[in-house]
Amino acid sequence: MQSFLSIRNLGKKFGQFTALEDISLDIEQGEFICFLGPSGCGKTTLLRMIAGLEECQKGEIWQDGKEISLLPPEKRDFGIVFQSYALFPNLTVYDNIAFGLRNQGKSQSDVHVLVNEWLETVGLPDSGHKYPGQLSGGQQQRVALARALALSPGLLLLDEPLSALDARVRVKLRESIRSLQKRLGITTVMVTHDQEEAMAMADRIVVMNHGHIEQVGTSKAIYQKPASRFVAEFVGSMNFLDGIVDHHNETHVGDTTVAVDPICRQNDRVLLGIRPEDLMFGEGTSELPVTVESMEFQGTFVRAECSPRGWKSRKNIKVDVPIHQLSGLAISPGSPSSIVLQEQHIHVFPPEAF
Ligand SMILES: Nc1ncnc2c1ncn2[C@@H]1O[C@H](COP(=O)(O)OP(=O)(O)OP(=O)(O)O)[C@@H](O)[C@H]1O
Repeated sequence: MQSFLSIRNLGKKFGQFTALEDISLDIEQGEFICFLGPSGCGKTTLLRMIAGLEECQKGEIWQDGKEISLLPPEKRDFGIVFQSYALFPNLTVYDNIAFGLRNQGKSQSDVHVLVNEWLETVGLPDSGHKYPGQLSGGQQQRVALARALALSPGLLLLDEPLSALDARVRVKLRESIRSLQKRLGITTVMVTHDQEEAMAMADRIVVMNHGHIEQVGTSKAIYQKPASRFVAEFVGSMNFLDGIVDHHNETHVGDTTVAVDPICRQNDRVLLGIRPEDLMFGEGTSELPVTVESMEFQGTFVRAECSPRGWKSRKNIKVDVPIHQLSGLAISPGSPSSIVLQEQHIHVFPPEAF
């Protein structure tokens, strides 16, 4: 069966600069998808191409069984919310939401019913008479959302809608958006550079870098099975250690033998990744002697920065210790200890990761 939104071999250049290279992606009806990546990776450009706000130079976009690649924005079926609230400042909240409905030719009474329903839905039932300037940033984004959704689009596009808001409002609004999206079942694509936001909201995350897709997957898959060094570093935190593979196919980190399958070795080298929360202080097989350099309180855990003992070059390894386990461990800055590299937590990266 065909996906609701299908992006096929999309490319985009600005002059000589390639902003998007051969992007292909299928999005199912009702999914919440996040485009996640660092500044300049092309996520906004991709969203704007889906909206028809950027010209499609190469490839195709299909929505609901129709090719839309060359259609102007007004002929496409989407609602959009931008980072800057983009409400009409001289119109009341009521009129902002009513604007598109009136343009659709709806009767005055239908408009009235719909606007009031949407004001209720976004939690602003008594704000219809206010002007955007009289609302907080979070409230203005709720109005922008109501305005976009009131037209019953087939697709909702969100371009960093939460970035301009303070942390508390952001978390609250992301929960409201997600539950509203689920209730309506509307296919949604959101651009964000905030990994926590993407992980909390998305059914699937599309991790982008330099105009291409690095990985597509659920939050869990992206976090637990990062497909590349870039994804591993961009989503969460990851320690990287160089491994040397001997002629028995055994991998060593310094003098420590690590039980991993060096599937993607390059000559005698392999790159190993391990998350700070997957490292433990203690003894066991695959034990690496370290010196604790510093410890930082982070609320639910302490992040210890350690350096391996006896290595020629300096290396910082982060170890996260849950706060309730700390008292049982005799560690403090300057103290010698050891960490255990457990096979099941080690990610082995392909040769191009070097
Ligand atoms: N109209 C344009 N003309 C020239 N270059 C552009 C234009 N629009 C975007 N770019 C370039 O294309 C690249 C991708 O831009 P885009 O806005 O898609 O990135 P982004 O991932 O959304 O980043 P950010 O989070 O900073 O918005 C950037 O290097 C940007 O400078």
